[in-house]
Amino acid sequence: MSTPSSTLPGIVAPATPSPALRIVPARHPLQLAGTVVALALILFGLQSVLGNPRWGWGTFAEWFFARPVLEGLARTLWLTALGTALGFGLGTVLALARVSGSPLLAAVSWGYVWLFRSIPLLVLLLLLNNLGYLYSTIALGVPFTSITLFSYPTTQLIGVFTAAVLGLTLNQAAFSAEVIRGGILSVDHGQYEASAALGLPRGRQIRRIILPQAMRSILPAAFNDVIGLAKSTSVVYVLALPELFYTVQVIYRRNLEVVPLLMVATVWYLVILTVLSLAQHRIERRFARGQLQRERTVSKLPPRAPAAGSAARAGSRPSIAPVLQGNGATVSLQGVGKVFGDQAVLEDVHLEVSAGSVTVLIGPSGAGKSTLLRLINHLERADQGFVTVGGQLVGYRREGDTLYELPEGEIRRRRADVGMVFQGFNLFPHLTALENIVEAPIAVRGLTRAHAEQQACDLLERIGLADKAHAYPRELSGGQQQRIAIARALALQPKVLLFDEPTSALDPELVAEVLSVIEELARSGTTLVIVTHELGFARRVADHVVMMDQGRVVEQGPPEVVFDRPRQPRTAEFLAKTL
Ligand SMILES: Nc1ncnc2c1ncn2[C@@H]1O[C@H](COP(=O)(O)OP(=O)(O)OP(=O)(O)O)[C@@H](O)[C@H]1O
Repeated sequence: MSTPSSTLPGIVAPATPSPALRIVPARHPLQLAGTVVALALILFGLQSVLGNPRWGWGTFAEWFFARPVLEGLARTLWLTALGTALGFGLGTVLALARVSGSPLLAAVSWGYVWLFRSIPLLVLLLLLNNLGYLYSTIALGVPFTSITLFSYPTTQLIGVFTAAVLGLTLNQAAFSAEVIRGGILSVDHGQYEASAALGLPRGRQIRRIILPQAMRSILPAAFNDVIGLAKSTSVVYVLALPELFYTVQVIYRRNLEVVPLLMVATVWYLVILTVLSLAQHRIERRFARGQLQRERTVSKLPPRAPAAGSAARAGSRPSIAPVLQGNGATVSLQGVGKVFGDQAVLEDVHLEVSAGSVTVLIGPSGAGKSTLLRLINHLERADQGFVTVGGQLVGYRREGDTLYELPEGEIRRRRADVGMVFQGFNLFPHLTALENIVEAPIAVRGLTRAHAEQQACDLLERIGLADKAHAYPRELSGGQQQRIAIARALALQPKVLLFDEPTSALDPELVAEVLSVIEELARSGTTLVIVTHELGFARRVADHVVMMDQGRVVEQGPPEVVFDRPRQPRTAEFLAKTL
């Protein structure tokens, strides 16, 4: 019988089994010393608090649940709740005013925040409590006329409680406006563009896409503010309003047990803040969807396709092209011009794209290709000329020689016929692949969730990502994300599909998997307009190539002409440098 050491030549047989080795972790003497000191401090603290009879824990226990204290606590909670709700309500309005395009609204919002952040809360509360001295009545009427709609004595309208709520609200709104504005600004611009390009209604864009992402940066600061507010309610004692702190003051002035009663208030504040901190933790987790590390979710979809990528390569998945049902539309640009500041980005562009064709825009960086593409779905407004899709004006209604800009709802409805795939994917990071795809069909096309999900599953299978339905974007490779973005655009069955450098954010290895999906879509019947620097792909896929430079169309024609026999020296020069 052969021993393990006498096996095949060239293979080193394992020696005798190594003995089990004892592992001794490295020592951290400083950490140990710190732990000992911390423990000692905790013990000293406990002994001094529990062992010192002057803390008066008996009196503390006697008053902790006393009726006046609980009534004061209820008032504190009520003030906190009202200050939070009204303060954040007003703060949201102020934040929206600040980021709105209106200079007047932005200035008013800025002025409010400047004023109310500067005035100490104590001063504000006292001013509001003395409003009756300044204005004996509060009236509402038409300015510069004698018409009065409403008039009431100030002291009756603004009592102590109302003054406290008003003061806390006005103060809170100034701080929360900045917190909310910070949250709004923290959401990537691409998210606004992607939700607009999908034609999502404004309210849904904010509720489903923007707010959940803004909340991630709003929440920590907002909870800081709410905790600050809960403690600031103690300031209203200056109005002799019997909230928690004022109540314990009244009691200890009578029985002279100052410390035990201050501890009653302190422990109740600790309870309130602990509850708020727990709530913060739970709510933050809820809004961190798609950001947290998590166990890989196993798709609940039927295992109809093999693993991602392998299916795409093997060509065993059903083609994606039939999804589009061949309903392409023409695109026409007539004398289109676009100016940013004093820079003319597009000048007198004329372009005719026939229905179902593939048009590829090429040209050097800054030529205006992306701007042209964005004019087709009205993400940018043309300053001159106009764009039509399927013979219908984009963004405007024409009467004689005048173009009237359409209401936003109408622009959105028409936009749903023009899908767009962005360079940076712009997937919604807090939604899974499946949720990204079904969002617009449900909101814009009115599909039921079940129908939209069925359609999304079909699309996922066709792009070879059936097993990624429940993955969040950050759990996918760049190429997979871009394929999901393509599926999301396709789910609306657009008549025109715009691709803005769909592969330029991808590693070279991932480019092919995205280009193969686009190639399948070519000649599916839908009109494709593609901006790309992938000239080999352009030559393969295009019916029509448009060379742009400095905001103008330099040359256009079939690929074999533009690529092989360019008529313009600028085209030849660009191709020589690029190919
Ligand atoms: N929102 C904007 N504000 C100001 N200038 C802009 C804006 N968008 C684009 N531009 C400018 O317009 C010009 C054309 O930009 P565009 O993105 O259309 O070029 P492009 O041909 O797509 O370039 P690239 O291939 O590098 O993406 C550039 O000079 C750019 O700086």
